[in-house]
Amino acid sequence: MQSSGLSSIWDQLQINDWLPSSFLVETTLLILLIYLITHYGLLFRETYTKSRKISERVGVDEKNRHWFFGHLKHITNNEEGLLKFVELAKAFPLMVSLWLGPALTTVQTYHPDSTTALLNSGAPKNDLGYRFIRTWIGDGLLTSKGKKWFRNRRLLTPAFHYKVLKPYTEVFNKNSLVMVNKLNKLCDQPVNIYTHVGLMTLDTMLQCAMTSKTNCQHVTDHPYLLAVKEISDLIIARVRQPLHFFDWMYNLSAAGKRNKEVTKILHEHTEKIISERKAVLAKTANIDPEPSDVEGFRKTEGKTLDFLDILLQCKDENGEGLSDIEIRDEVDTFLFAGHDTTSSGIAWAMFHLAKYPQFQTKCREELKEVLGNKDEIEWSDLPQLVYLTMFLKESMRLRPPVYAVGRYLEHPITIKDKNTKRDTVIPAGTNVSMHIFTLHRHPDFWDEPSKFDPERFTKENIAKRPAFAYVPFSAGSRNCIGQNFAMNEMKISLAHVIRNLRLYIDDETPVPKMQPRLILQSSTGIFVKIEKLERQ
Ligand code: HEM
Repeated sequence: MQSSGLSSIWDQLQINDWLPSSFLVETTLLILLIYLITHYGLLFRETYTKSRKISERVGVDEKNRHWFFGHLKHITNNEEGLLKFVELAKAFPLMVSLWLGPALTTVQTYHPDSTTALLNSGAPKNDLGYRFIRTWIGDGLLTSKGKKWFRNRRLLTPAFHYKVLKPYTEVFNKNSLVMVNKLNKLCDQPVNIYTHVGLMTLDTMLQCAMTSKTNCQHVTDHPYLLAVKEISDLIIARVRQPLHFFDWMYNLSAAGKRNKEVTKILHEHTEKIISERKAVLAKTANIDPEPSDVEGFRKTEGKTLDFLDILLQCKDENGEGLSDIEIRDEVDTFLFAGHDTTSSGIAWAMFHLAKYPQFQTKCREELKEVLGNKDEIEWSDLPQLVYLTMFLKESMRLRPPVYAVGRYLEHPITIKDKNTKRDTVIPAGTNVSMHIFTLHRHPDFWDEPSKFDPERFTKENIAKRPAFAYVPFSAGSRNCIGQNFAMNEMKISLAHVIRNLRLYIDDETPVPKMQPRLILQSSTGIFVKIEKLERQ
């Protein structure tokens, strides 16, 4: 029988001679399997042994540790999960080791002694929480480390000089009044204030970072605004999907592809503003260099300095400034770090105002005394708002917008237990977190920790506590660079709300449940009811 054309070619090629024998294939696969099992087995044993040692030194809640899932079942992404940490602090007052699966641990610190050691060590951020925001904010101040962080922190410090911050009071006043006017129209019904506050703080951040002409509180479908909101949702969704921790898997997924598209919109928007501003600066440099209040920086087209002006003009000791990508990363970092945090702070404070009418009245009385009948809050009024500041601090004690921060130890740290006089060394290579939420409710430093009481923040009472017992803006060299900006913005917004509206809750108002997302939010929305006040 004559063979077909194809099979004769096949015969001629004698392809079977080229293929390895099944014996060879099976042996290779077996060797590969043995290699993988040995490699991962050894890695597992090494990680497990190290984790075991850390747990023995630091303390571990063995009763609730599953042999495979570790404590994962207990670290839930809700209010109960947060409060479990507070319970743990009763049994393990200094710190505790948590198992994230069968072999890996992380150490949680929530006592002033352990957090002081951690924050003073200068350890860089870990990869557990910060990796996913890098696609948007790149290697900005929040995520960078080592020499790069050190140089850029020095370069960016002038952006938070009081002479730069002072003119922002105008932006804070204007945007707060827009929000108050919107809320005025929503009287006597449960209102989810988080949405309204979020739009206001985003607008404020865009206007202070790059004098953007946005009007987010009314025009809510601006493509950039939508992209900022979408990227936050995408990042949170990624944190919740363990398979998406692997970059290659995430990049292949629909969410990963969308993340790329949205990031592109965000980057292009910032890059466009940067190049336009650069062009203006270059033009005015030769014609009319207009100095500003801040030495070494000049205004662009007569407007007040914004963060972008500082980023474009700052120079290190070698006369070198930031590259375009660095500027973009820093602008995006300010947006990310500066809008959701303040909206969480303001929204929870508004909830506390509604929940505790006696403190709301006290704040209102102080505002009347300090401001009289003037409409705007001025820079010089801010230090006089003593009670409002105490109220806000207490609000951020119980609902800290940033409820935890993470570090990776490149060098060992020693935690000294003053009670037992025992030193505990946490080895290099460990992931350690500071759980701010628990620190702020630690029973050794706060009487009746869950009671809301602004008097905890009188000068005398603050002096009785260790400095690191209250750190909503973290502490040490990597503390929040924007904390004065944030405090001013929050105080001005709350002052306008309190002067113009009475906030209250009744049986029909849904009770908000805390939810630890990237920032402390609420799984149910933050609802209050509003009554319009006539200002006397
Ligand atoms: C209530 C509002 C705010 C809170 C509670 C807050 C809290 C914090 C905390 C806890 C950290 C340390 C993060 C870590 O260690 O991973 C931090 C860092 C940072 N914050 Fe804020 N923040 C607020 C507002 C702002 C604002 C308005 C800006 C910018 C205008 C800002 C910019 C930054 C930056 C750039 C860092 C990184 C600093 C560095 O590592 O050198 N924050 N913030």
